[in-house]
Amino acid sequence: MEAPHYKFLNERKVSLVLAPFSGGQKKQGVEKGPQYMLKHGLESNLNELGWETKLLDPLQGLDVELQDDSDDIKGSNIKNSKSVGVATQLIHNSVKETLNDNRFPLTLGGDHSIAMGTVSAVVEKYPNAGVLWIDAHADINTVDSTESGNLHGCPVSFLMGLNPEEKIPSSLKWLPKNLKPNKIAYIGLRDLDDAEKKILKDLNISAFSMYHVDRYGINKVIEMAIESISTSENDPIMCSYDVDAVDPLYVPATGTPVRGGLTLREGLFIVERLAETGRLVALDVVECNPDLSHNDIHVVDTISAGCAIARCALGETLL
Ligand SMILES: NC(=[NH2+])NCCC[C@H](N)C(=O)O
Ligand SMILES: [Mn+2]
Ligand SMILES: [Mn+2]
Repeated sequence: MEAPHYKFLNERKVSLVLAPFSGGQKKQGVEKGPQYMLKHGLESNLNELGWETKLLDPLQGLDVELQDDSDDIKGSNIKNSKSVGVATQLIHNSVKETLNDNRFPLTLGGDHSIAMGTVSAVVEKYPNAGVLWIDAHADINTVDSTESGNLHGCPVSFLMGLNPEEKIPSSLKWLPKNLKPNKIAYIGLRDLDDAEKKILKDLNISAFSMYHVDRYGINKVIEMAIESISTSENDPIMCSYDVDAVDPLYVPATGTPVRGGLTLREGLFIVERLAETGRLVALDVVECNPDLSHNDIHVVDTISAGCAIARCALGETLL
């Protein structure tokens, strides 16, 4: 197979946008994801694949541990909205700059709240972009529906503008609500809150659960998912990849593991296929939490899966 042709890039240049942020949920350790992936050799591996790399560290100097609830809306249980708002805006700006430089943004999380920054930047740059959200969860809870109050369970509702204006914390007011319901498709779902099921149904959002993966096979599912978010044949595609989509057998060190997930091969096949289309313009890899493990093997398994997702999206297995 020939090396993939990334239609939206002149050259193979990638920026690794580090997003060591954990404020979208309550478990410490997910902020260590980017450093662990770098230590695993991700950057030099991408160089070996022919990518020129650059590191961006937009949260540098920001005290992301700071628990400041001054922006939280009274009467809602949303937690930590101040730091989520500040961090996601910085990440948004880095991704925007990367796209404007004709580079591929590979954002390393961090928890999934950071996708508010990445997805909004990609859709701003490419208004016809479609998003593939690979996850056990739909992350589409609203300020009103969230039971946990964790913003990593809510990024899609903010991106779509599903929250009433008066319920949007002031630090998140900057966020453009530019994601349309027909421009996102999910793969890997298996743990949805009732309110989320209703939103997906009401908005007719394309959602492929593990049932669909078993029923049709991953190859058919990815084709259906791409088709469902494409208004024309060559629309750009962004992939926001929560590693908990993959079964905890392969990815144990993550904050909200759910059994019965994708095999590692299915998980990698998704991004291999996206690389092959040449339409992939951005990728997030989120929710690797090296602190949530019982032994070192769990950490290595999780980090190496996260790195493999990134390498496959950037063409490794198609070379
Ligand atoms: N990015 C994630 N891992 N999200 C898990 C979300 C779990 C749950 N639905 C919540 O809203 O709290
Ligand atoms: Mn998840
Ligand atoms: Mn997620």
